[in-house]
Amino acid sequence: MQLVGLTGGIASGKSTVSGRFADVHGFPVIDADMVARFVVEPGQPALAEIADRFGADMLLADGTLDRPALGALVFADEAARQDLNGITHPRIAEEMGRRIGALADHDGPVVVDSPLLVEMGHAEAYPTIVVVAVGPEVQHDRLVADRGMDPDEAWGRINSQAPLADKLAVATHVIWNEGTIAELEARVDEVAASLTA
Ligand SMILES: CC(C)(COP(=O)(O)OP(=O)(O)OC[C@H]1O[C@@H](n2cnc3c(N)ncnc32)[C@H](O)[C@@H]1O)[C@@H](O)C(=O)NCCC(=O)NCCS
Ligand SMILES: Nc1ncnc2c1ncn2[C@@H]1O[C@H](COP(=O)(O)OP(=O)(O)OP(=O)(O)O)[C@@H](O)[C@H]1O
Repeated sequence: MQLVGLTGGIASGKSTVSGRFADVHGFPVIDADMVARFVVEPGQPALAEIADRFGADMLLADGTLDRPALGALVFADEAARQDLNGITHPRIAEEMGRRIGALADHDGPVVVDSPLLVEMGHAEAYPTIVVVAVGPEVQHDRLVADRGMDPDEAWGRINSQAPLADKLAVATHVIWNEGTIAELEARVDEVAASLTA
């Protein structure tokens, strides 16, 4: 297995890149956002801890997490976000480790799509790190124009993450994504070719 970390800020284009790594190049992808959803499913200990810390009104009537409500809270309150990270990150890291371990015998690149790879202190574990890079104005435009996010909440999310420079500092490959989707796809194919060379 050749372990490849894929990171970048919110709305930088990571999912678009990992989708192409998987669909066009056949690389297995482990998605930290999906693992983050798994560890807060009903019945998981993290969900009960979230209800204890943030209140039972963070749960919907069917017992699942009210993600918009918790997001509105934690991206406007740094102490609350740190508390949420303290509840979820150890469990996310453990489950990611399990999923990576299950692919240990895979021949070729295995992509770990992790928005907070640098923030979680995991960069050293990755011999190869692909950073999808866009400036904050482009992130904000995509969050507000494409996803309809409230402009203040969009800045809250962007500013809760490490600056792009910190991610570029650990990158072995950089994919700039301020151009068109076609340009992005061509660059992903170049990086994929270099990973398998
Ligand atoms: C706060 C929550 C409920 C908001 O859910 P929502 O569905 O609105 O967003 P989603 O999970 O799809 O995340 C979207 C993006 O937000 C960013 N983000 C999410 N959590 C965090 C965080 N704790 N700190 C900084 N950025 C974050 C990431 O770029 C992520 O790709 C959710 O993000 C969450 O449980 N976060 C804590 C776990 C975590 O850190 N996940 C992300 C990396 S593993
Ligand atoms: N080059 C581009 N031009 C225009 N829109 C783009 C481009 N690249 C990505 N997008 C759009 O920007 C949004 C964010 O892309 P994507 O979901 O791939 O990012 P992400 O980094 O995975 O986001 P998140 O951190 O929220 O999971 C999507 O709506 C996507 O279609």
